[in-house]
Amino acid sequence: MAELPIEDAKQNAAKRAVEDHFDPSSSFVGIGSGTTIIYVVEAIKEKLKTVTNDTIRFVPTGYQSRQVIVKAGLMPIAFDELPEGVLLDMCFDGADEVDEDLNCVKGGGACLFQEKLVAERSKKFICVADYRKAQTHLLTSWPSVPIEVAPISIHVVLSALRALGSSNPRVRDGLLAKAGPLKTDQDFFIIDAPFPKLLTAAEAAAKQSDQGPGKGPGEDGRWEVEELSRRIKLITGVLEVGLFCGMDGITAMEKGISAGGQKPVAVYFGNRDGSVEVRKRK
Ligand SMILES: O=C[C@H](O)[C@H](O)[C@H](O)COP(=O)(O)O
Repeated sequence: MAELPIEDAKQNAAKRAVEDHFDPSSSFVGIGSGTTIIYVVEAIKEKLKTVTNDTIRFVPTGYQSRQVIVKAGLMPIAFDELPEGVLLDMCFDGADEVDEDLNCVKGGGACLFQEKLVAERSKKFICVADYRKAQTHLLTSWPSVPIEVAPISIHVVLSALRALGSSNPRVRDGLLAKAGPLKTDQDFFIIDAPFPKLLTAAEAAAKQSDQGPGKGPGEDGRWEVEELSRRIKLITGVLEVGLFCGMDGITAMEKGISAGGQKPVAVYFGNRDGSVEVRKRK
């Protein structure tokens, strides 16, 4: 059977995700960044042809995301204009890699800080991707953790990352747009920090009971996702880490925490054969 072009796989995943999760009676919907999210917005637009709701406001996660919302004729609202205490009904976003626990690597397109703000303030985060992103462990195919960093601090952050076991962390270049490092929407830099394939929480717990206490990476240099995220976030100069882990929005609400879910509740992967695989929170 002929393989589907990757863009078709993304589009199929986006259509299914919107069909299953977009509620036209929503008040606030978060829109992530990247190439896959364009298909999500197309699918939302299509769905809104049959239902009139002029009151939905779409919350962007950066410049590109806002452009996508505006070009589709949808109404944007800036994150910091949201009324205090109000949660987003849902947000849709892409990912660079997703593990079996629905932890994600994000930031391949240099957006992660605003994406995390939006995910944490959403009742549920729906992730849309293609088959290349589906792995059992993070850093299987995607090689490094994207980290947003204050420009003045890059040297101290680079050495702190080496001390955590990152083999060759590097400041991301701005490709063709301009010479020098790429700048994020916050005017910060991105460091890409390679680490050995990460462990899931269950694997790390099993390993610790074999080896005794200790939350470090062990001799093989493999960190558990959440622990690595926490350790990187503690480095002075780091604005945010491109690991979306810990709780999902529904678990956070079940625990009475009104925000703080970084993980998706469901991930839609478009496959080569036209099918869509859905991984849901356990
Ligand atoms: O920095 C970019 C974002 O985290 C994207 O959501 C992620 O890189 C996935 O992008 P794409 O849909 O283009 O693969």
